[in-house]
Formats: sequence, C-alpha cells, structure tokens
Amino acid sequence: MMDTRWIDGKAFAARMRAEIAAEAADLRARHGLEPGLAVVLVGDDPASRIYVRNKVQQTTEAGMRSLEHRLPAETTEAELVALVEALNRDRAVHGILVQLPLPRHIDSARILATIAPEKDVDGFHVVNAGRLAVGLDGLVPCTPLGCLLLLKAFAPPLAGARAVVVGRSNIVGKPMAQLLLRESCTVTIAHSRTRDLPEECRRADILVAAVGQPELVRGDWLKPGAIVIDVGINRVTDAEGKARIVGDVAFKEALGVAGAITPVPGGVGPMTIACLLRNTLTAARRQAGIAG
Ligand SMILES: NC(=O)C1=CN([C@@H]2O[C@H](COP(=O)(O)OP(=O)(O)OC[C@H]3O[C@@H](n4cnc5c(N)ncnc54)[C@H](OP(=O)(O)O)[C@@H]3O)[C@@H](O)[C@H]2O)C=CC1
Ligand SMILES: Nc1nc(=O)c2c([nH]1)NC[C@@H]1CN(c3ccc(C(=O)N[C@@H](CCC(=O)O)C(=O)O)cc3)C=[N+]21
Repeated sequence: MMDTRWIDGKAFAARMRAEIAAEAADLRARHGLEPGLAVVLVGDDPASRIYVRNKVQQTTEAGMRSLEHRLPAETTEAELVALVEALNRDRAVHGILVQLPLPRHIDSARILATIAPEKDVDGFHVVNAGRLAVGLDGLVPCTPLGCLLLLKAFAPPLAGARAVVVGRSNIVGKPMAQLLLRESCTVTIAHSRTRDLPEECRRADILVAAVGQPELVRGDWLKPGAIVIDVGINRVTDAEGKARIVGDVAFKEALGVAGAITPVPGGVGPMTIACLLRNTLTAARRQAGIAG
C-alpha cells in the first residue's frame, strides 16, 4: 500500500500570501504604489458571496486595496459594460475580477472582452488566453496557475510526465493543459465525450480533475503513485442530511493508491485566491512600469 502524501494547499497559499504582502509593502515604501483589486459581483449567489468575502479579506491582509461592486441581479449588460469601462480608466484599479457565472441575461463573453487585458487578473480575456497559447507573458488564470505551483513543489520533474486533464473549460481545463504543455508534459485533455475515461486516467502520472461531478474519479482509475490535483468544488448532502464540499475525486479511495493528492477543501481553492493576489501585484507593477 502506497503512503499517499497530502498536498496542503492551504498552508502553501498562506506562505505565498505572506511573500506577496512583503512585496506589496516594498512597493508602497519604495514607489508609493498600492495595488488595487476591483471585484464585481452581480446578483446574490450565496457561494459567490463567500468567495468574494474571502478575497476581500485576504486582499486587505496582503496590504492591497480592495474595491467591491455589488450590483443587483437585474443589472443590464449595458450598465455592467459601463462599470467595467470606468474601472478600466481608474488608475487606482490595477486588477478587475467579474465574478462568474453572470445572470443569464448578460453575455459573459462580451463582459470579459471589455476588461482591459492588462487589468484582467483572472486571465480570461482572449488576449491573455492567446498569449498563454503562443508563449508570451500575460496574465495566467488563477486556478490552473495555483495547480501548477503545487505540482512544481510536490511533483518535480514535470518534463516528460504524462498529464491528463479532465475538463476543457476556458477557465480551468484548457489553460491547465497549456501550462502543463509549457512544462513539457505529454498532455491529454479528457471531457464528457471521452470514450474510456477510466482508462485515460490510468495512464496519468499527473491527473488534474476539473469536472464539477462529485467524486467522479475513482480509486481504481489511478495509476499507483500518480500525483492527483482535485479542482472540483461540489456541494453535497451526506447520509445525515449535512451539507459538505467534496472534490471531483473519491478522496478516500485515492489514499493508498495516489502518490500525492490535494484535499477538498484545503487544496486548490486557497491557491486560487493567492494567485489572484499575485496577478494583481504583477498587473500593478506592469502598469506602473516597475520591474519585478
Ligand atoms: N478550486 C477552485 O478554485 C475552483 C474550482 N472550480 C470547480 O472546478 C470544477 C470545474 O469547473 P469548470 O471548469 O468551471 O466547469 P465547467 O462546467 O465549465 O466544465 C466542466 C468540464 O468537465 C467536463 N465533464 C463534465 N462531466 C463529465 C464527465 N462525466 N466525464 C468527463 N468530463 C466531464 C465537461 O465536458 P464537456 O466540455 O464535454 O461538456 C467540461 O469540459 C467545478 O467543480 C468548479 O466548482 C472552478 C474554478 C475554481
Ligand atoms: N471570475 C471568476 N474567477 C474565479 O476564480 C471564480 C469565479 N469567477 N467564479 C467561481 C469560481 C470558484 N472559485 C473558487 C475560489 C476559491 C475557493 C476557495 O477558497 N475554496 C476554499 C474554501 C472553501 C470553503 O470555504 O468551504 C477551499 O477549497 O479550501 C473556491 C472556489 C473561483 N472562481
């Protein structure tokens, strides 16, 4: 039986935030620059509210300015475009995050296209996606970046490893595959039309699950010793009727098979916010023309 390591994303993210706070303090002392992150929340989804609360608190703790815009669910697309354009012009705002999903009457592609690419700390703008694809410096999506940092710390060397990414969304799966390719992994992207998903997964030295299906990936889908990154955040109700969060991987089954695995919660989630702060600092430096 393999002794499976837990990849403690919560502790790793806390260390990252401490480094970011020190860099932010230095920027302020030497250049009088305070990075500003604007978060836009449309409507009143309770899960989104929790993320926004965490982001606001951790942004402030890192010594950056947090600006919140909470808009009613009835907000029109034109009003949201106007707000994003005002944030694009605001020199105190270095990063803009519009929480997804947006209400159905708003075209999220249009909103993402409105965000100035240099302020797009989510890395969702087509320009940033394109920059990642062709190997230019841009802003990289926070969740895949967080996964990559964990892999670099817990699974070196990445070059030559077989990586399987389950999920092909623009915000997680596709940019994750791009980052792994950049590290010279041999990358497979699986999705809902993949013919034999368990068999594809069994080939993976590195498995990233970003599906949104509670515990879809079973213990016997894993290659012994594989490094497993579980991106899924799924709310489920257990036998006693209590709500809890589980990932896309059956965690208990993976113990004893995987070489290392991220828990949910306490794995990828905290890394997403730490990378958002990192991207905000990077964006502020670039906008101010300060090398970092
Ligand atoms: N920890 C964090 O910081 C974050 C966590 N998340 C979580 O990660 C998960 C994925 O998010 P996101 O990428 O936005 O989700 P999407 O719903 O946008 O994409 C899900 C992907 O999984 C694929 N898929 C769905 N069902 C299956 C299946 N049965 N077998 C194989 N593939 C399947 C879909 O395939 P197809 O394209 O064919 O439909 C799609 O490509 C969610 O649980 C989300 O909550 C998301 C962002 C941040
Ligand atoms: N524009 C945009 N950018 C996003 O990055 C974005 C988004 N919209 N919409 C929603 C998803 C989801 N997401 C999470 C971020 C942090 C945790 C997180 O911190 N999770 C912790 C705490 C979980 C808990 O509080 O129980 C954990 O997993 O340990 C989770 C999920 C970002 N997303």
